[in-house]
Amino acid sequence: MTATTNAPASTRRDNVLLRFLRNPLGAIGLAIVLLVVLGAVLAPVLAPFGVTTADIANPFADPGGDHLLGTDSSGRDTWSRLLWASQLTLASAVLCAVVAIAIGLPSGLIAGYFGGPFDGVSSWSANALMSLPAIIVLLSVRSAVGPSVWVTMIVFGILLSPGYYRLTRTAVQSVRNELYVDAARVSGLSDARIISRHIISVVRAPIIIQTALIAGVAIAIQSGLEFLGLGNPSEPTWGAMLSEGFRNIYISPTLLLWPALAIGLTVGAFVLIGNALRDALEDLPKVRASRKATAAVAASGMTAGSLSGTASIAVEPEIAPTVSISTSSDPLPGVGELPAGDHLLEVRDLEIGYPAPDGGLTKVVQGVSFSIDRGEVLSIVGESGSGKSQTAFAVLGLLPSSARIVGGSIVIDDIQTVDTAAERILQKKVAPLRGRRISYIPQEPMSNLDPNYTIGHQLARPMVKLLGISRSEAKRRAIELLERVGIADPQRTFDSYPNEISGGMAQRVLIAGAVSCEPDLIIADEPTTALDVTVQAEVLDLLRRMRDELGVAILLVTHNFGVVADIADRVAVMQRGRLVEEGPVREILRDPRHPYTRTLLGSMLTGREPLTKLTEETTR
Ligand SMILES: Nc1ncnc2c1ncn2[C@@H]1O[C@H](COP(=O)(O)OP(=O)(O)OP(=O)(O)O)[C@@H](O)[C@H]1O
Repeated sequence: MTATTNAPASTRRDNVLLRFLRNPLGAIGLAIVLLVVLGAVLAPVLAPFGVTTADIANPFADPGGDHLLGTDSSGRDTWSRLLWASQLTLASAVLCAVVAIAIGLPSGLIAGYFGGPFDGVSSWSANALMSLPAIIVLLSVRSAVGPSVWVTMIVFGILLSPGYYRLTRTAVQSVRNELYVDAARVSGLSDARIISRHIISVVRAPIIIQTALIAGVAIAIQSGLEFLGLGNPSEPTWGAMLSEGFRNIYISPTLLLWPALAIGLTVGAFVLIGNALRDALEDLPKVRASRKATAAVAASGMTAGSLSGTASIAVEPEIAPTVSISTSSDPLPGVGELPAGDHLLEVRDLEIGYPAPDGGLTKVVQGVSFSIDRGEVLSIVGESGSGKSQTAFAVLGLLPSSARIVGGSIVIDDIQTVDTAAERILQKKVAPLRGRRISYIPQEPMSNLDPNYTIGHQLARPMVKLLGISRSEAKRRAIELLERVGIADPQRTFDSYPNEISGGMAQRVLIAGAVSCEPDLIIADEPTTALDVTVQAEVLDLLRRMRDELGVAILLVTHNFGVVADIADRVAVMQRGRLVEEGPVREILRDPRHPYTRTLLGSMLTGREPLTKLTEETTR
């Protein structure tokens, strides 16, 4: 667990810029490009002669006098032409990069994020484009449409677009299943917003680096074509000047030197910038993003931590807890007494299946029924693979696309979210509830925070979007929430990036995020598993306080009876996709009826005698 809570809050962009500027090669590259851009922009002021003004009486003049860098074969001023040519050369490089990005970036984003047929078609097209020999294509285009720098650069941009496509697609694929992207979905963000907020940030740096390099390549290729005499002779470019200098190398060798220097220095400068940017970004502290679950720690026997701070969050009226749970195959007492629609969440006879390799269906959740009201904690407990998470994700509407709801219903505050005919969750119904009415606390806090944004940004954004409040109000509430969840220095944490806080703090941040939009129901999936025992106690205490103070209902998924005993009002025990026993926690702990519940309870050590005398003997 990283514990750098005392580290000063820093802005990542400033860090990248500083690292970049501290790299002497990067700074030199930037200075050269800035000088060239300045020269191009100020050409009308700096150039003493027009682009075609010729001093016919003075061809091949040596540098000096009226002509700083001499004149060419027609008596045109070399310095002036270099300045004028820089405009066209730079503009053509920009055009090439813009075309390549405009095609490669969006197609890579869509293909990487959504996959499917678009991914297949676009990948095939990218491969086809990459297989074309660029120079042959450019020469063919030139002979077809004539010598135009702009057309050449547009075509070259199209030929370079697969590079951007592949870069973007690969980067997006590597993060689209990250937990923080799932968390963004849970918080109610649309795909467009997730892409613009969380996905684009991943590809931004490689795109900038690639663009620096592509700009250099575009200048080199464009100059090369002009040098070969394939450009438009009426347009001044460095390549055309290079060609002129090469033809007259024995008469005036410096004529070749100036455009060669301009091209070489500018292309080299872009390469230096690209490399320095890459180094600056690679030096950034690595963010922990382990997706593996850590081993479960027994939560029984923990001491409750303390909470500090206050916040002014709207509180739902607390309603006396009532929960009842059953399986359809083995109905439990009380199930029939629940009138439909009276509960905050009501799950009835839920059956979830996945297509099996033999063409059949493997049911992973079977006949599960339960309900939950505001202000109560219902814990679903069971061994790994018993169907706890599948049940919870069905309520959230976040099952994989291959999942089929083969039976049953889920009603959230009178809204039916299952389309039984289509065997699917009705996303139109459940998506508006996510983040606003139902929130989610995940198992691995670090992986659920986007490493590219500060904690404050990630807390405040959903509030701005879902509650419609101003940014300053969202910031104020976020800091209050951080204080409320027991974070000692809320302002510093607000400004920190996820890698600058500890795992326990990250879980507190996620709990703050879960209650930030004033939900009715929090689904917490093993919220303490990845934390050490002391922090587990504090997090459970925090959840209990949230329930008491906000009247929010909590559906707690766990495999740990210690956690159940600590926080839940009622417990439902799941085994192999079915609920096998349910009831008030005290009753179940005191008198478990189902053998599986007894086995689970038997695995707890707290309050039991050691199995051998070893402990006693060794401590004497
Ligand atoms: N995409 C899927 N395709 C097929 N089967 C799946 C899929 N996702 C989950 N399952 C199966 O569903 C069953 C229940 O999984 P679930 O994740 O709900 O278990 P769990 O009780 O939450 O376990 P854990 O505590 O380990 O997360 C498991 O047998 C699992 O293999």
